[in-house]
Amino acid sequence: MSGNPAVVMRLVASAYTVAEKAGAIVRRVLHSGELGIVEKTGANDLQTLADRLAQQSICASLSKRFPKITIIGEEELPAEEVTEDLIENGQAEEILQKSCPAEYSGLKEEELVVWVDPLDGTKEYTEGLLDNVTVLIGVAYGGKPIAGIINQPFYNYQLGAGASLGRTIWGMPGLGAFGFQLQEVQGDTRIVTTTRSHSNNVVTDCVAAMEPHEVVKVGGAGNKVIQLVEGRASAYVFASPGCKKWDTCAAEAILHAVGGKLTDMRGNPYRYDANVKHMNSAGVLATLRNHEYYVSRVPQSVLQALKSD
Ligand SMILES: Nc1ncnc2c1ncn2[C@@H]1O[C@H](COP(=O)(O)O)[C@@H](O)[C@H]1OP(=O)(O)O
Ligand SMILES: [Mg+2]
Ligand SMILES: [Mg+2]
Ligand SMILES: [Mg+2]
Repeated sequence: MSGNPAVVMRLVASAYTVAEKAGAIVRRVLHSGELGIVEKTGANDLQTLADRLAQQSICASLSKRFPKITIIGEEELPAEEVTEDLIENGQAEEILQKSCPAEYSGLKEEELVVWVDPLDGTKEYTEGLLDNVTVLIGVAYGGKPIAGIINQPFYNYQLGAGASLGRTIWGMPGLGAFGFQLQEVQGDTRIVTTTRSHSNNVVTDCVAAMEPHEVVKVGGAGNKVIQLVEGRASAYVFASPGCKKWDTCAAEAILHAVGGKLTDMRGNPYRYDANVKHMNSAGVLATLRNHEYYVSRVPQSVLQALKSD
């Protein structure tokens, strides 16, 4: 390692510990029993105390250390002083030890955009489907995702009391992906993962058009991308608006790091510049392999129902 790590490596090393802290907050709020649920646009668009505190913790911790970075979080929160106990100052040593891919080594703070989903899978969190929940921190440069950190606060929760809960996955295209064992669905089996709480006829028509051997309905965008990289699904298909840039940035970076793709339903990439529209209006299609097959199966009627981004 050089004596002075690149800005982006310092950011990822901080984001790793910040995501772990956010994961601990998400667990603590659940165990307190007081979720503080607020409906945003409706019953399937919720915010809890955990979403609020985790976002405050992530944004305040990162902007304290990297004041010139643009940070965009999902939740609209009143600007107020964040209490000291929410600030995380740590950095993951093992990330600082890695050498930065040459193309990112000269990037400056002010060129980076961080997309924060403090709690992805809020609906499932309120229903006790705890392994669907993730904390997502994505880093973009020049409109492209260049690093992603995913904390899964309740990983291992089915093992019962005494199990050590939670894990953090991270990756950078050109460097690799860490914190999990990359696996693929065996053979030509098509296992499609899709929404369980934001479905409609267009969504289900599109899944059927993929001619899946199996459909896995689980919550969360981060969780569905974990299904792809751990060999439990071959494609994530969501032919609907609803996912936003903070849902996909971190996951897309990790997918790219292992040769996968995340696009809209036409196969076009999304951009993650600071000024882009937040909604992924033309849907989400993500795969580890054979992306073109899934793009080619999307019916015209589905494309007509979705606006271009
Ligand atoms: N219609 C919607 N309204 C609000 N959030 C949505 C909608 N559709 C998708 N999302 C966001 O994308 C994630 C993945 O969607 P799904 O689980 O339906 O596949 C959801 O957990 C939610 O993120 P969040 O929980 O962070 O609000
Ligand atoms: Mg939400
Ligand atoms: Mg989300
Ligand atoms: Mg969220």
